[in-house]
Amino acid sequence: MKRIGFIGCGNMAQAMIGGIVKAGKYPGSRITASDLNEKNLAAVVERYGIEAAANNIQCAEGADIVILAVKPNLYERIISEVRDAFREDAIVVTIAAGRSMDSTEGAFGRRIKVVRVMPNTPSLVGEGMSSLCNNDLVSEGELQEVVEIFESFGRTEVVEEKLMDVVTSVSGSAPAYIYMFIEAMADGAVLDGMPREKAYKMAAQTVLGAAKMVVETGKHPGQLKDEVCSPGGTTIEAVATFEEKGLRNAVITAMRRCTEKSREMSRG
Ligand SMILES: NC(=O)C1=CN([C@@H]2O[C@H](COP(=O)(O)OP(=O)(O)OC[C@H]3O[C@@H](n4cnc5c(N)ncnc54)[C@H](OP(=O)(O)O)[C@@H]3O)[C@@H](O)[C@H]2O)C=CC1
Ligand SMILES: O=C(O)[C@@H]1CCC=N1
Repeated sequence: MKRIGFIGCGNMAQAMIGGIVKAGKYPGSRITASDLNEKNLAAVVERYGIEAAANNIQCAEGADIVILAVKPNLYERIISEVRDAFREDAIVVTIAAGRSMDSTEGAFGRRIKVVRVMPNTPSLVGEGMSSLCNNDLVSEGELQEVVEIFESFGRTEVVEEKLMDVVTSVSGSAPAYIYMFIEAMADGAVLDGMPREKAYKMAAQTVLGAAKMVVETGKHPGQLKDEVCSPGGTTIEAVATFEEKGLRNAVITAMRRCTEKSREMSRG
């Protein structure tokens, strides 16, 4: 069984480690992580039974698949620190927004197997959405191995690299928009007298159920919406108000900004 190394053990790495271990795909003993924040790392080791590396170099040396889970602006520094520790046939997996595979190879200063992935934090509860692309050194079998890691805690898509900026907008960053929507729904319910905890539960379960309807029935979201809107009823009042307030336009405009930001980050 391969060893997976995480360099950086913050929000996204913890969501992935939690997802992998809970799925039973890899035991904690096959996962190593390094992080500057020792307290943080010790808590993850304690929670998931993974191994702590003394530093980033040790983490890279022992791993077959090394996931770089630090902020994009640290990539150059971390890669120059660990590049000589990488095993010849190791695969580097990048999850940073706006970080092209070419720029990763450039930082290594040599050809290296790269898989670029954009995951999201619902990985922690087994409902992640991760999109992947790979460079020409990665074989079909190696890509499949990486896909299987990400599939153990959610759904995956293999996409062309040029789609990675919009992937960031539609799934990487998107949980934040949904949390805002849930929070806003709960605020609306609290305004009309609902206790807040109940409001969060009702709003979140409704988002979960509606998403499951789209995924499992295969029906168009517009049709599912129509099935809720009784003629002259309550729902169409809310739908008409959302249109009046420009919900659809706000979502599209915000997502274009997000995609553009990812493109800007790619340009450096
Ligand atoms: N959060 C998300 O929803 C998603 C994030 N991503 C990508 O994941 C990457 C990580 O993001 P995220 O998890 O949110 O960030 P975090 O800041 O939560 O995690 C990064 C971790 O790396 C640590 N770190 C900083 N410097 C070093 C170093 N020199 N060596 C080792 N560890 C170090 C940080 O410690 P300290 O806190 O002490 O600085 C922190 O624990 C980013 O590239 C981001 O684009 C991708 C998809 C979704
Ligand atoms: O906000 C960010 O830049 C990262 C990338 C996708 C989600 N979080």
